[in-house]
Amino acid sequence: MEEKEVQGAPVHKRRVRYSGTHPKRFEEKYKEQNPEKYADTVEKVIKKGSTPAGMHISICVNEILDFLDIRPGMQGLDATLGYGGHTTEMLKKLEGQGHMYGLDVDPIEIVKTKARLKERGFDEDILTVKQMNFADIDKLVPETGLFDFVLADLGVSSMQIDNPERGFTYKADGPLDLRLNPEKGISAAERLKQMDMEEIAGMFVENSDEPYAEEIAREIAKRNRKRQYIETTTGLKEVIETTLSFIPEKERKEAVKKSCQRCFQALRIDVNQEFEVLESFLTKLPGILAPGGRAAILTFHSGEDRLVKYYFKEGKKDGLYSDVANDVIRPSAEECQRNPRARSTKMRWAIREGENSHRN
Ligand SMILES: C[S@@+](CC[C@H](N)C(=O)[O-])C[C@H]1O[C@@H](n2cnc3c(N)ncnc32)[C@H](O)[C@@H]1O
Repeated sequence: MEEKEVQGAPVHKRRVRYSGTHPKRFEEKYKEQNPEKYADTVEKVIKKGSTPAGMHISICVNEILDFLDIRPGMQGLDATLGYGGHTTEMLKKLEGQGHMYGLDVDPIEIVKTKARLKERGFDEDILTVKQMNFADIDKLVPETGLFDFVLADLGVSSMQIDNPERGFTYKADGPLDLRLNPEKGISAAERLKQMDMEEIAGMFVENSDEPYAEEIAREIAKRNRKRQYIETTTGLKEVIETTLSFIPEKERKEAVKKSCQRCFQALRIDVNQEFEVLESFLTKLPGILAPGGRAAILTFHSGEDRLVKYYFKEGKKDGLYSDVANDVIRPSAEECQRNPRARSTKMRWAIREGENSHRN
């Protein structure tokens, strides 16, 4: 039934309809976005190996908890709060004694996560949530003191990827933004306008080893010259499709998909300066850990893992860490089946030199 406008009254905006059992668009998945209200729907989606819209499934939870060995009374830091899944599990280990700090650069999701955790009973007494880049962790210590355990689960959350407004995916139309903090810096669309062909190609190669970097960069630069700027996610996908049209048809779809994944990742790394902030974090990490303090880091591509491996190894050589992971820890096959987003995860750990007062 059509709703009539009553003079003077605000026009009632209808909620987007849930289109059957398999809604495709993010906005239509309102059942998944309300996990408390529609627990059945959420469980069904997880069982199918998907991540419900507006939610993030935490990776390697048991491996992280096993390693961090959290005891009541400890002070901990989750440098990448996200949905708050890991934080929730770590807080449970504190059994109400001690404190955790949760950081995230994302001003949009952090508000929702803070409210969600408060609803679960984790208020300011036990958890402090701060919008902050983990590159600045040293600034936290004068206020907080040192940490007995630290977790960093790098990259983006499913909520960020799934929201077309954030521009993280080529699978849905949206502005080509890709900033973790859209209030700072410039969007990926702006970055593409700024760079010349060589810079764009270099960015695709250095950040994601894109094999068609030159060809794609040439097409972007050509459009820039004609002022046909790439403003949207599907706009960039179309450029990649056009560039790769020389690939035989039966291989093209897969090639376009892979190049889209790599180019979006490269742009995300670029606009968020992900390598630079990770290096800053890794340099400062020993200085924020208490004696015997433990740190675990989850990475999602080889560039990140190389950095973590290097800084942990050097830290051990310099006597800052008493021990570091020799090999990466991977999520189990069962976890990868349950959550395909876990497939590329690698975990590394380090233990700060000295005795931890809570573990004696
Ligand atoms: C994979 S998610 C974390 C998910 C979380 N562990 C959970 O269980 O819900 C990564 C999060 O880190 C945040 N992030 C990425 N880089 C950051 C940085 N330099 N400083 C602070 N937060 C960052 C992202 O905004 C995102 O929310």
